[in-house]
Amino acid sequence: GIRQRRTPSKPPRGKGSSHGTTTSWRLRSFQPSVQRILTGRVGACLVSQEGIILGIGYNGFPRGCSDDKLPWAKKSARGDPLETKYPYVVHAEVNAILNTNHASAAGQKLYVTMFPCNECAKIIIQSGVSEVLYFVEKRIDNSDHVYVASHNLLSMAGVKVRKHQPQMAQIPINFQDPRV
Ligand SMILES: Nc1ccn([C@H]2C[C@H](O)[C@@H](COP(=O)(O)O)O2)c(=O)n1
Repeated sequence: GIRQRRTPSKPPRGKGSSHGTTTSWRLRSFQPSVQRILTGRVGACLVSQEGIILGIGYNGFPRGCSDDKLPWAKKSARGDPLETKYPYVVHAEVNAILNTNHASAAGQKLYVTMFPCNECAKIIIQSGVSEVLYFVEKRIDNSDHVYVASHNLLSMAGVKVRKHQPQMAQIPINFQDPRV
């Protein structure tokens, strides 16, 4: 299965003390697939208790809102939040729930590559999802109120939360013609 290297609590000597440098060092200590998730690519899949896929989603701008017109930046040089992606992006979990081909998400399981934020937790709860299985938790310590609130809400609402341990390190896709 996929083994996630534990992030040591301190960077090695000489790796910089600024927040940014420490954060990049922390990122580099994860394996590449985990680094990609931590740098903004998130996917979610709503699955029935029997394991049937009911809906999938990834983080992106709402329908009709063009990638060419909206920013995909994490930071704005001018400090303007409207020049970043954050106020515009629909999170992967919300897209998976809204994209479901089933009458309701109630009682279903939601797999997500990154632990849900508090806003997604509210939607997960209100839609009746009964279990969240996440791959990576971005929260590095307890100081990020968004993820602490999310944990609190999901726990209060009785939504089961579990870290997913994939049984395979990768799923190769073969585009060769099977008849060849
Ligand atoms: N559970 C989550 C967490 C985050 N997202 C989205 C929101 C952003 O588009 C991106 C994370 O960006 P970063 O904080 O790395 O700059 O992922 C999500 O869809 N679901």
